[in-house]
Amino acid sequence: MFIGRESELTALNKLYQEDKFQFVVVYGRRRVGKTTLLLEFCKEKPFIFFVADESVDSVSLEKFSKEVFSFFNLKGLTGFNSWEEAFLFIANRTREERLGIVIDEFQYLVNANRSIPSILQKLIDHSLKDTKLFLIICGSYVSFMENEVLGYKSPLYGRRTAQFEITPFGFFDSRKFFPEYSREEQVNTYGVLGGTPQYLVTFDEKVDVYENIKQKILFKSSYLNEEPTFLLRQELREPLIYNSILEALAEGNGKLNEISSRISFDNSKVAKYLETLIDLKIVERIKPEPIGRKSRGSIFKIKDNFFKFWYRFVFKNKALIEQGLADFVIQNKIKPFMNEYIGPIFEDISVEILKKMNADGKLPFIFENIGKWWGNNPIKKREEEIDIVAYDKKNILLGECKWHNSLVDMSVVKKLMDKGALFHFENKFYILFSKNGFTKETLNFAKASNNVILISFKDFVSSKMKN
Ligand SMILES: Nc1ncnc2c1ncn2[C@@H]1O[C@H](COP(=O)(O)OP(=O)(O)OP(=O)(O)O)[C@@H](O)[C@H]1O
Repeated sequence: MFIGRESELTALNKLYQEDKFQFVVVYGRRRVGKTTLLLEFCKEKPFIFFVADESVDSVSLEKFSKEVFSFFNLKGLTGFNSWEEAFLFIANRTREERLGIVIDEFQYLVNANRSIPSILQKLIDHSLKDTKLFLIICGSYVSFMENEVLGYKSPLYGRRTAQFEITPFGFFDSRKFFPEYSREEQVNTYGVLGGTPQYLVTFDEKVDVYENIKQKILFKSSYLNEEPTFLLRQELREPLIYNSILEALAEGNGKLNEISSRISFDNSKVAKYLETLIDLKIVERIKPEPIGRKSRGSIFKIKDNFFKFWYRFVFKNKALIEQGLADFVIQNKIKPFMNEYIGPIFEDISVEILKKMNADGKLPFIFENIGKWWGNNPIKKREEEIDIVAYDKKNILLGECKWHNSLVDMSVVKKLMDKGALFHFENKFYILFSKNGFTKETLNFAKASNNVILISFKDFVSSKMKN
């Protein structure tokens, strides 16, 4: 079953209907669903789908030739002598007729022949631009695609007519992989696996999340057991230091000096490693929104939930897992910490909900910016943090998210409203997201006020999706 990606498919189809030459670049982390998206898009369209591999250039060209000949039903031909010849042949065939070509895993072609980008550039400028070819190149080494295909130093710079970075699913698409799970199980699963489809398809709804964790992550020969280190080894030369940084981040050390002192490394060195992890889209740097009093520097956070889960619970408990104590790890090292672990993930889900409400015009104003805020509270003389701030020039919405089983009471609302005093906006609104709902007093207070919004996750998101 194909899930989500509606906006990408709509945009691709719109380009396809333009009936002129298009050069589309699709990129994104491994396993994120690029090939599946392109296969869905190409369905029932005339497309040659070529997946490059780590062959030498001449073998790749031979394989490509075979795909082209087979598409045009040409038998007995030996293959093109060069990429130029192959694309000139295609140019001739696409002067009047639409044809799509996908070159998947483009990075392998370039690794084997560094001149491929400039060959393509010349072909686009001299022949392909006047054809009806719909050329898609797709790659999973994000930094390679961003620098050597999209970057201004690349010969292909400026030739593309569209680009799509395919990112992991958010919560609301991820939960569609588990329509039979309860809403809490869907959140837990999203917290464990994140939105990478290849990971999402590994869990089996017939058993609960913890059994899945045991079978699909902790079990030694399972696919996900070593996935993060496997991916790091593919992209980086020194995975050991990266492992330590990611472990420190997973423990909740977000500031540069916290990470450096946790692993006893120089700030400057750690900063460099963090940059690489940011390039790989594994880590993100978050800055407080520039509102209110000047806030302190950035914090770093593991972007991908699976990496977060793995470094927090698997990497840390490796010795126990290797002794065959997976059940012990689940009962004592994972289950009791799950609600606390999901806390920040619930903030991300709440941001998703807010963005949706904003797009649907369901908020008191349409915000232009959204993020987090932390900084000094001069009234209380302490560091203050706000889970979500969403604002435009005149209005601000302050948000607090609570992922625990008890009902959220007035003390939480009051605390959040106190923080409102830190900002100078014409209108201030407050929104609270709660896992299980609110006390009666809080509900009555919100009803009587015109600037407090309450979102009970349990009412906002239906439980079993098939109901
Ligand atoms: N939109 C989707 N709906 C349902 N399942 C999906 C979707 N996208 C991906 N998947 C599942 O995830 C798996 C991995 O996706 P896919 O091979 O498309 O990723 P990729 O980004 O091309 O990976 P790589 O770069 O490693 O080749 C697919 O085999 C499929 O099972």
